[in-house]
Amino acid sequence: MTQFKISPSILSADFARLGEEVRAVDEAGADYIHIDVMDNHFVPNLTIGPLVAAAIKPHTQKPLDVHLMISPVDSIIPDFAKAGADIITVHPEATLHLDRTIQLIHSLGCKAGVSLNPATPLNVLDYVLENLDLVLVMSVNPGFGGQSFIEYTLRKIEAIRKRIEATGKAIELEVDGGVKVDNVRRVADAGADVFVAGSAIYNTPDYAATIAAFRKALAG
Ligand SMILES: O=C(CO)[C@@H](O)[C@H](O)COP(=O)(O)O
Ligand SMILES: [Fe+2]
Repeated sequence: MTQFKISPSILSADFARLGEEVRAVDEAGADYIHIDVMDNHFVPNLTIGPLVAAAIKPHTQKPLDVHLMISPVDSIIPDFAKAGADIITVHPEATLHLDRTIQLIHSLGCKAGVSLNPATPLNVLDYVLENLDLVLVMSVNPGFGGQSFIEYTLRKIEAIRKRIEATGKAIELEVDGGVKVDNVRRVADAGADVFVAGSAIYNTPDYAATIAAFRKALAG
């Protein structure tokens, strides 16, 4: 039976109370803490850097799932590893040498992920998939929380699930953007096993009840 994981995105948290907001989703049953790092270059928004990731780290025992939307990306990766990132995910468009970037992440003792934008073709995974710990499918265009799920990404999730099965390796398939209680079952049916949810969790009054609703939808 698939072990589903919920990774609340702190992008929709109250940044003035970030430590408290991280503890709250941890205690509410989060499996990972998803940290969206944006540079106003690769994506049209600007969020947080390694100093803030390091400040978050003592507030949770859950793995920090760091999604880097930064270009170029390599030079900042060691700072996120030092800050306590457990999983570091990059976009292939943000590095000239994807294999080198994956090797760099592993050399720092972190798990490595590659994220595909909605329109990014699957062939970037052809030679690197078996070296990855995680594939992150963007189901919105990256840059903002609270956008609507792009339906055609379900086909992409299905195709990547098949490729992962063919490797025989335990590579996680994470989906990020517009994931809600009322669509998470379809995303899981397409083959995802890790679900990022920002606004769907942080914009509700009771995080534990919302995460429980996600798990109920996944169990049904
Ligand atoms: O990486 C991103 C956006 O670029 C995401 O992690 C969002 O933060 C998800 O937010 P919701 O769509 O769940 O509100
Ligand atoms: Fe993200």
